[in-house]
Amino acid sequence: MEKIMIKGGRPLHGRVTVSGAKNSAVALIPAAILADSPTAIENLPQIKDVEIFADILRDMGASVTREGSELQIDPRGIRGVPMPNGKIKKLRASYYLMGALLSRFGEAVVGLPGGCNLGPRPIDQHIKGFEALGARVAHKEGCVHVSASRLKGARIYLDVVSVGATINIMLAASRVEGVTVIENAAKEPEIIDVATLLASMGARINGAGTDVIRIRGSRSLKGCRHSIIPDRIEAGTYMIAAAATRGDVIVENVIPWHMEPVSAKLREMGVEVQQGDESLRVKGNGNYRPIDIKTLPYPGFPTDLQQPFTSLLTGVEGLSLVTDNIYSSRFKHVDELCRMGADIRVDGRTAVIRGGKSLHGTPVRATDLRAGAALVTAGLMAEGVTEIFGLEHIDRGYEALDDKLRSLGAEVWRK
Ligand SMILES: CC(=O)N[C@H]1[C@@H](OP(=O)(O)OP(=O)(O)OC[C@H]2O[C@@H](n3ccc(=O)[nH]c3=O)[C@H](O)[C@@H]2O)O[C@H](CO)[C@@H](O)[C@@H]1O
Ligand SMILES: C=C(OP(=O)(O)O)C(=O)O
Repeated sequence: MEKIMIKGGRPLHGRVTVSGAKNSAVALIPAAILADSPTAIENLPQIKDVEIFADILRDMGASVTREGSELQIDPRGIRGVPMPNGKIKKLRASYYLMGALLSRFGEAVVGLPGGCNLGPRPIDQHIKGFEALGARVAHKEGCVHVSASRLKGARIYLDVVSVGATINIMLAASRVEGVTVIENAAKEPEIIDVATLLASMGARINGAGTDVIRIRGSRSLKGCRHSIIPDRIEAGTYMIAAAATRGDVIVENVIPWHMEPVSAKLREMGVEVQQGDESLRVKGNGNYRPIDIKTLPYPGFPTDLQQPFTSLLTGVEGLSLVTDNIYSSRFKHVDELCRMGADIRVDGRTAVIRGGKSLHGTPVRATDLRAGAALVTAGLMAEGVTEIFGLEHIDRGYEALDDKLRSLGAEVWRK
């Protein structure tokens, strides 16, 4: 079984370039189904979730070709076939096929999605949105069946701020004539990215990035060319790793404003973060203060980064608290960190970290994508060699993680 090996204890130094955002890419690929002509997506990350999604579209009859970091999707051969299981179970974002196929073919049969196991990941708000647009929704044998003879614009208030539901409703509404209004929408940068693509295709979308989004759809959407925004979670992972190893790293190809929740917390604990136009320089030192983190929808601190941040805080003398308000069970990395010598107790939604203990290299297993990022961060901090299993999770979402870390001076290799 392949594993990542890290000989820790070396400060990271140098420059690293961030790839396109995973959480945009996995929504933009199904969005290409909505157009009547080909779409080109640039700055695509080379990660497993993207490969699987491209294959899903091929299985449905689309022509999908990749050249470097550009993906060409010609959706003209797509058939609205049922997808009860198989590849769609390998990623959470396959639920975007519900909105895209409903909009394009008036029906969709999609098995309940996979992705990281972070505790319950309900889709009731997606379904509430489809129903408001006029669709019938039924659950049969682990699949969601969505169908409509005619969709119409509607006003939809989301009971919880959900990135997935906001995007899925935008996809479903983009070919619907009339106005759809999503209230209490999520405001993540990836939502603006999807709205930008849909607008380039011909939908009229106002308010993406605020909590009220208005969509005036169009029966005929045209393919377009779109460049994906930088991955703020990948960028944050390198910022955290730089601070954790007391290194000095320039993280390039970022939108610094997207990183503000992370930069603010790093500065609060005593890390120097310098802002460039499209880069951030993170300079670590030996004088950090413990801090508390609470994850919240954007622009709050992202749930996806609380796991690697927890590893960083194990190296900070004193008591830090990390509370995940988005996912109740996103703490599966904690047992593994404790095996490496950390002192962390999970109390409900909060990890209580008594920092300052030194970590030592141990065989550990990543149980989900960002647990993997947490263990890699811990491996970089630890004395000795850390062996990380469960690479299939890490490869879902990080392009060339080991190559990028090696270019920063880390001793990392696959075995
Ligand atoms: C708001 C938030 O931080 N979203 C994060 C979440 O998005 P992801 O799209 O996975 O999750 P959502 O934003 O949809 O869900 C946010 C919260 O709403 C709940 N929920 C969601 C949909 C629904 O129909 N019903 C419902 O109750 C979820 O259980 C969760 O507690 O994880 C992604 C991957 O880790 C991150 O990139 C997103 O930034
Ligand atoms: C949990 C994540 O991914 P997914 O929602 O695709 O499982 C993530 O990106 O951190």
